[in-house]
Amino acid sequence: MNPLYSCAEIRAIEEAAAAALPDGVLMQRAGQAGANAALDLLPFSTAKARVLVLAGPGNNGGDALETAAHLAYAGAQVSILHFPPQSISSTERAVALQRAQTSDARFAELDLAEVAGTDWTLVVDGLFGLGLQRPLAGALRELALAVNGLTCSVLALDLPSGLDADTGAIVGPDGVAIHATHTATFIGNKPGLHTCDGRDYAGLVDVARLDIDIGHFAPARLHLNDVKFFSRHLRSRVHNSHKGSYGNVAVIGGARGMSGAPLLAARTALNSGAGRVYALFVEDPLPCDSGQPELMCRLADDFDMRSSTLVIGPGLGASRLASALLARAIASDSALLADADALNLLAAEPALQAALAQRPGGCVLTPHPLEAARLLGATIAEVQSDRVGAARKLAAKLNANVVLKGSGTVIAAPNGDAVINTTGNPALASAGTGDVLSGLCGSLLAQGWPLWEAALAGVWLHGMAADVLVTEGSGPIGLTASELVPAIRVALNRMVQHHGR
Ligand SMILES: NC(=O)C1=CN([C@@H]2O[C@H](COP(=O)(O)OP(=O)(O)OC[C@H]3O[C@@H](n4cnc5c(N)ncnc54)[C@H](O)[C@@H]3O)[C@@H](O)[C@H]2O)[C@@H](O)CC1
Ligand SMILES: Nc1ncnc2c1ncn2[C@@H]1O[C@H](COP(=O)(O)OP(=O)(O)O)[C@@H](O)[C@H]1O
Ligand SMILES: [K+]
Repeated sequence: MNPLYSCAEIRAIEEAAAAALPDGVLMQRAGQAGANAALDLLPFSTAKARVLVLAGPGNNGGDALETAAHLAYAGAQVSILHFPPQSISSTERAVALQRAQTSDARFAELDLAEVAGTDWTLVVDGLFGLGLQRPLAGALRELALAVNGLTCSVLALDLPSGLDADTGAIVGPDGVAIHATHTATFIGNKPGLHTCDGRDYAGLVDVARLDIDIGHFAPARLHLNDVKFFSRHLRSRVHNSHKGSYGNVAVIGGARGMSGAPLLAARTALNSGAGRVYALFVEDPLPCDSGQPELMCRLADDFDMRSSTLVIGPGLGASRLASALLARAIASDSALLADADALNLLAAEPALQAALAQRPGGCVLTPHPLEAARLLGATIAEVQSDRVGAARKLAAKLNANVVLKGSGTVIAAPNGDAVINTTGNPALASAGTGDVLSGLCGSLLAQGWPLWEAALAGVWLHGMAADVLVTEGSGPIGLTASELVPAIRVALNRMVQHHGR
């Protein structure tokens, strides 16, 4: 189910597969797959298409030369910008070069004004794939910037040149990458296409397995999120049920001046199916939430934490009282999700971290990159330069199911399993959407979902709600966290209708 492979894993699969095949077959298959993907992007009258193919010095360039030859034979007007290898290249790359040279494709000189000034139908990026070792510099950097200024489709072969296939970060310092609209990736899907800068730079990703025998693929520890991972917990409601059947959620937060955050989380918990929801305040509880009077607003200190699933952190603040509440929540047997200020308190108090790590039932943590960085004693840049690695590290350190938020949210379990989410969009980049996510995950926990599946489903539904709202025109600009709440309710009910038992 949507496995993702590291560079090292892809190289091992490729090596094993190549050993069982005649020389050059994999590059030929990659070139054919690239050409098929390109043809899908060209008009029916291929002869009118002007295609610029960038062929780098390694095997990614070999794939591009094969692709160029196929497109020329299909009748397209193909121009190749060829960057020959500095030393002897692979035999298959030399064969690919010959094939391109004997086709009608034109080998052009690098002329940035021509790149920028031609009305290309498509650019095929075969500069670099898995072998990128340093940032694009000099003429290659200028070429990438010129391509990024074009308005036509850009098809990346294997991955957009300049991007790190494992992490989705642009290889730097001060790096650039080709901004593709489509990526035909070879052998297996790669995490870097789906998180950090990957979602922006890879565009639509299609995997060409190159007919490699399935036996060469070891089981993956990293996947793209999929409804199949959690659908067995989607339950239709039985008639003979009542509010006690669907669990209690207590959202603990709301220090002075920050009452909105727990209300957003609590409203989401209620609207995504929890039977009873409490909004608990560190101090000065609101008498009620007039926008959602079903919520029970209380002082946190008086609350019996054993009775509910606990969502602690939204607007919690950093007071001694807040810290004491977090310690009580950690010590309780209740299902626990810690977010926002609870994560900052944890980062500042190693004793709380130790207590959390020893919780028999585990927990869910939902840090954004800054909160994750504080918990790891790292910088945001370090977290973002390897989001999957950072989420796994935190999950192992705190025995937690970690949701590292952001574009391509990473969910990691203490055992090292990890998933990258595919729903969601920049409409979510506004205050309060994280509170909505914590309330949603808490609600699923209260309804009996296990921690891992609640995190996967919560992140999926949260992103799906934002995707639907954007399709309807309510975003990405100006979408508010409150608007997600009814959209999540619809998404969850639809999902239960389709997949529920
Ligand atoms: N060998 C094969 O049969 C197959 C190869 N494949 C392709 O091969 C690619 C990997 O090939 P390679 O290992 O040759 O790697 P690349 O083609 O990605 O690049 C490696 C070359 O680029 C140079 N280089 C790296 N970074 C540079 C930079 N910033 N500036 C200038 N030069 C730089 C290296 O010195 C080396 O010559 C995959 O991504 C994939 O596209 C796959 O299609 C599967 C089949
Ligand atoms: N550009 C983006 N693309 C996809 N999801 C995003 C983007 N920006 C933010 N999000 C999501 O929005 C939520 C923001 O959470 P957070 O940063 O905690 O906000 P807040 O603390 O204001 O509630 C997370 O679920 C995050 O993954
Ligand atoms: K490429």
